[in-house]
Amino acid sequence: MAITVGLTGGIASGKSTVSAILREHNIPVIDADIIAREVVEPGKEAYNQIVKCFGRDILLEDGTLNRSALGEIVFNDEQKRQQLNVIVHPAVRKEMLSKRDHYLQHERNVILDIPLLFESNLTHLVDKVLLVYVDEEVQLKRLIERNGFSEREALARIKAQDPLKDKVAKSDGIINNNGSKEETRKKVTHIIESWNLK
Ligand SMILES: CC(C)(COP(=O)(O)OP(=O)(O)OC[C@H]1O[C@@H](n2cnc3c(N)ncnc32)[C@H](O)[C@@H]1O)[C@@H](O)C(=O)NCCC(=O)NCCS
Ligand SMILES: Nc1ncnc2c1ncn2[C@@H]1O[C@H](COP(=O)(O)OP(=O)(O)OP(=O)(O)O)[C@@H](O)[C@H]1O
Repeated sequence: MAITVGLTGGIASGKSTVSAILREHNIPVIDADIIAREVVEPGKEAYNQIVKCFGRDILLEDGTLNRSALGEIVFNDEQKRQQLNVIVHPAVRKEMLSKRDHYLQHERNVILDIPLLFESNLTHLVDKVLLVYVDEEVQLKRLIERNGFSEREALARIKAQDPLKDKVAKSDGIINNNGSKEETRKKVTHIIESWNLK
């Protein structure tokens, strides 16, 4: 029987690194971050609502979202973040489920890569949860290096999510990604085998 796995973690914990390894094994991954970008393209319903709610200051000259300007607002104001979530999340969920149903028709195991799986209470959508875990110091360092954020900007984003350590007990499998990418690859391969995902 095909199963749906929820892949989660925190910002910059290594979900994309893990999902790339899963894809190399031909296991389909549906990425909430990618869908969240598609549903806010100009002309889409969520885009129109964002402009109505946040004004035209969060747009670039070509009319697309200025993601860093919008990020600066929502990661420093919980109420504004909730407003954005209410606009974007339903469209993301709808698109993810439609893609999942497509894969399940062909009886394939499928991975839903959802950063906010626990925060948005979406665990009922998946059969098992796989958590990518890192210590907060490692998370902070990798986030600063990857995005070129200041420490303040990086911490604001980390604090917008539940602490990773609180997600450990709620998950069925943990990939500890504090070590090297090679070590992580071995752990992911082990999960693929023990969960019979291929
Ligand atoms: C605020 C936005 C424009 C910033 O864009 P930016 O390109 O800088 O970041 P990106 O979208 O690549 O997200 C990076 C990471 O930030 C974290 N994150 C994003 N949105 C949120 C949020 N609303 N709450 C908590 N963490 C979030 C996730 O871990 C995500 O993987 C963008 O993140 C957004 O539209 N967020 C709302 C939609 C959302 O919740 N997406 C997350 C998955 S559905
Ligand atoms: N084991 C590792 N060792 C060193 N660097 C790593 C390791 N795993 C991931 N990284 C780096 O850390 C950063 C974050 O990893 P990745 O993009 O996979 O995280 P993510 O959880 O998908 O992030 P987000 O959800 O915020 O997009 C990247 O720059 C990545 O190359």
